[in-house]
Amino acid sequence: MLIIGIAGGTGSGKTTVVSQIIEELKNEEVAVISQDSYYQDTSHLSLEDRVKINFDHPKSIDFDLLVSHLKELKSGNSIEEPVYSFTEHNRTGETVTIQPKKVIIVEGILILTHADIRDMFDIKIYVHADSDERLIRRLKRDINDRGRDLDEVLWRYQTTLKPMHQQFIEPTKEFADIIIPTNRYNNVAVDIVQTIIKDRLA
Ligand SMILES: Nc1ncnc2c1ncn2[C@@H]1O[C@H](COP(=O)(O)OP(=O)(O)O)[C@@H](O)[C@H]1O
Ligand SMILES: Nc1ccn([C@@H]2O[C@H](COP(=O)(O)O)[C@@H](O)[C@H]2O)c(=O)n1
Repeated sequence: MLIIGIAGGTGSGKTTVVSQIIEELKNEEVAVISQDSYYQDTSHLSLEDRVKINFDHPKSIDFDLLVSHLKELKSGNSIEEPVYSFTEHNRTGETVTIQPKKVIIVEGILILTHADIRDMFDIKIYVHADSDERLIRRLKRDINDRGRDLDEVLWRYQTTLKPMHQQFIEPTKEFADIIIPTNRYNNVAVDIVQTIIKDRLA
């Protein structure tokens, strides 16, 4: 099994890069796990309180569950990945069954901050886009897809997202084996990663 970690700031294009990478892989060969599915269960809080959570701090992630799920997959067992709602700011209670595959891709802003998880990755990738580009993308995506408005995105950006990016996310670039610049669509980098995967699987 090849486990690949793809980190980078919000809006850097992690999900997009993952979709491009797996285009050439068969469904039975690859599974993708999103760190977003592993936000802590906050059912004990009201929606009003959940909105105020700092979702860009490592403490917001249930890393214990993510580590145990990666270990299960490595041992050849399936897992139940939680489903997360960005409108409820909580897990939905539903899960998706993930089977162990030849290639497991884990993507998320904070995945390289955790030493045990870093050690489980065979390849570590950091996707980099400039902060203004990421903010523009985040504004469009959160308003169109995640039920937010301009004020919410800018408030979160100023209060938590930007400082947490600088403190926790950007420094993990140093752990990366490959850094992909994504201010533009980067087909060359995607081709290189696909070639590395095919090479390792051969
Ligand atoms: N290289 C790119 N150029 C322009 N827009 C992009 C690029 N990569 C991603 N996007 C767009 O930016 C938004 C965020 O991308 P996404 O892949 O979801 O980022 P992340 O998973 O890092 O938060 C999406 O709407 C996506 O279509
Ligand atoms: N309830 C939540 C949970 C997370 N976020 C934001 O999501 C970002 C991480 O996801 P990406 O797909 O952009 O990598 C992170 O920056 C959190 O601020 C949220 O807004 N609401």
